[in-house]
Amino acid sequence: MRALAIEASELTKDYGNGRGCRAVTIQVKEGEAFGFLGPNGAGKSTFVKMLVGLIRPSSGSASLFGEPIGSIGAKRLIGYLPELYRYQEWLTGEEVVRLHARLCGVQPAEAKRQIPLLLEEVGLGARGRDRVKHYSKGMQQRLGLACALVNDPKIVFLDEPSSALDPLGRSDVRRILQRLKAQGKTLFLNSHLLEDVEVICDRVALLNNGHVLHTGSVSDVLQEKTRWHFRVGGFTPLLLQWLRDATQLPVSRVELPVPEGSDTVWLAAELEDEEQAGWLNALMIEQGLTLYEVAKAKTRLEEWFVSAVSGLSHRGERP
Ligand SMILES: Nc1ncnc2c1ncn2[C@@H]1O[C@H](COP(=O)(O)OP(=O)(O)OP(=O)(O)O)[C@@H](O)[C@H]1O
Repeated sequence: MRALAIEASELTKDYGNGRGCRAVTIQVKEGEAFGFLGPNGAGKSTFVKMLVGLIRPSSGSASLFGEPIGSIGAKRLIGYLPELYRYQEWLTGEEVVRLHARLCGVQPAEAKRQIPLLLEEVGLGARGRDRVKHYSKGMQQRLGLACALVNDPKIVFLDEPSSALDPLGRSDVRRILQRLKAQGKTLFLNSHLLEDVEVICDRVALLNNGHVLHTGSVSDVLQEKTRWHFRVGGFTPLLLQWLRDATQLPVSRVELPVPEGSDTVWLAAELEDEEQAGWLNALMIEQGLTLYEVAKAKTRLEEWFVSAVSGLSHRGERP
């Protein structure tokens, strides 16, 4: 039987202040793209740092393709883009990637062939000879991605890979990750950019206060009901009650912006599918409401995330 790409059992890091990661048990198969989500301070980076061997767990165990985390065997398989990256600013981009290649034991001839291709792929083809001190934050993040891929890793850990990037850069990273996935690489992605997670990942885990709250496939999560918004004119509370009784759906009034001077209001409902939305539209019109706008909540994974963690206490950066 083939070993799992990641097998973590009750993996725990206690920083001594009650924070960190608690008893995280997850399994990731080879070739899977796995999204690790959670509010600020949930413990996502801590978990990744344990897997890549940067910090020692307090308890529990984990392996990468059967190799215990922290071992040379496991480290050889890894590509890692840390959340907080900083590269030697007196070197050129090309030299930084070459240094990483040497540290990973890539043969010089192979490195010479690969590095220009990698720099091209991450969008630094024309800037490889510039010193890092002249790079923007986004360029440094692109450089980090090149470093993470220089040893042709089996598994790539990406901690917020697009945090410094503009929309163009984000779309480049998305394309690179999709290519890696098509090549059969295993991807482990920590990201707050849920639209990217939705496109790239097969499965996700949701972490809060160091604990896994939920693990599931992205398609299952997205099949859950979706929130629809309807901007209507002619609204009365009586009509809302009528709609609730007639449809048995929890239709509610929500405070969303309406055009200036408009006396319209927004109604919202969690619906199964478009059919149900159409039915609700028809009933509204039948009851004399005027329908001005219908909007489906944009990022469904985001909705799921927000509803899963809202109401729970979490140790995020916000008070
Ligand atoms: N070296 C450390 N010593 C003590 N506490 C730490 C240390 N590193 C992280 N923590 C705490 O552990 C918790 C988890 O931090 P971590 O960086 O893993 O969260 P995260 O989910 O990656 O957050 P973010 O989304 O903001 O990057 C936080 O409360 C953080 O303050």
